[in-house]
Amino acid sequence: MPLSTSEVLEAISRCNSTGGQKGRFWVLDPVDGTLGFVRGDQYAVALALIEDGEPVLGVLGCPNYPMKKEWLNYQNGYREILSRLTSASTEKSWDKGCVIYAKRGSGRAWMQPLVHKGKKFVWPNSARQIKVSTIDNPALATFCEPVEKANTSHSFTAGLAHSVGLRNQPLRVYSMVKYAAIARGDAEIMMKFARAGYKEKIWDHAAGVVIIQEAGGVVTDAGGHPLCFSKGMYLEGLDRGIIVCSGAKLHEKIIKAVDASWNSSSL
Ligand SMILES: Nc1ncnc2c1ncn2[C@@H]1O[C@H](COP(=O)(O)OS(=O)(=O)O)[C@@H](OP(=O)(O)O)[C@H]1O
Ligand SMILES: [Mg+2]
Repeated sequence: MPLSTSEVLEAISRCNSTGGQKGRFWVLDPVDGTLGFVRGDQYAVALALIEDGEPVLGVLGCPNYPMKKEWLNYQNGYREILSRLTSASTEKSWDKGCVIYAKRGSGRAWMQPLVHKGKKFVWPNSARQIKVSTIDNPALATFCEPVEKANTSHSFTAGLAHSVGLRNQPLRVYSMVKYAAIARGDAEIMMKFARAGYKEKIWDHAAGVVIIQEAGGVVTDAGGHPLCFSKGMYLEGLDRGIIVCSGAKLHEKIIKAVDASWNSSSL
């Protein structure tokens, strides 16, 4: 029997799972990328099911994901772009928003647009399968990273990008929309190197990890190890940072570059 709205809210508020290596629990980030949300920019609603310490289902709602990937770049100016576009034509021509989801082991990830040609889609389903990009040449790849300097080191990732031959400007996008962009093939790499003392939370990554893997990509820490979702609310034991790539070749290059430049960094 479906739960009522108040029962759903009560279940969310209970938040009484301590995680662990056995059993199942849901992980929800109701608004991931809080700054993006308040600025009218990118944000995500992220839900994952963890089973025996592994994310087995991931759903990412990205209400502001633009129809054209180039518009992802307009962080902070997003609201202005949106209002210019909508005043220049009709509101209906601004198609944005999608829900992306994947089940572990299925080898498939899906993208359901929220609006198409002015019509709101009824769930389910006009979903189409998505796959990571086939670009494996760093010179052609685009990397994503957090917008906020406090959440990663832009100078470290700039050095890394240069050392592997990445020529494109970084795509700075709030929230797990970065995972969505890679799963959709709109970018190839994501790097996040939180400053010392910050511990990554499982709800900021669980849904993204299963979606990327099923779309054909790779997610590890900077040591090349899988992220660990079995130790409670934090990604315990994380080696330096998080690396997401559309393929193994790019991944290997980034991991090597991190090793080469880590000791000389101030992180
Ligand atoms: N200091 C610091 N370092 C690293 N990470 C931090 C830090 N502070 C917060 N957070 C968490 O990161 C989430 C936002 O990360 P993003 O990659 O989306 O960063 S950014 O908003 O694009 O700058 C953000 O998620 P939300 O709180 O859901 O927005 C936080 O969980
Ligand atoms: Mg979050």
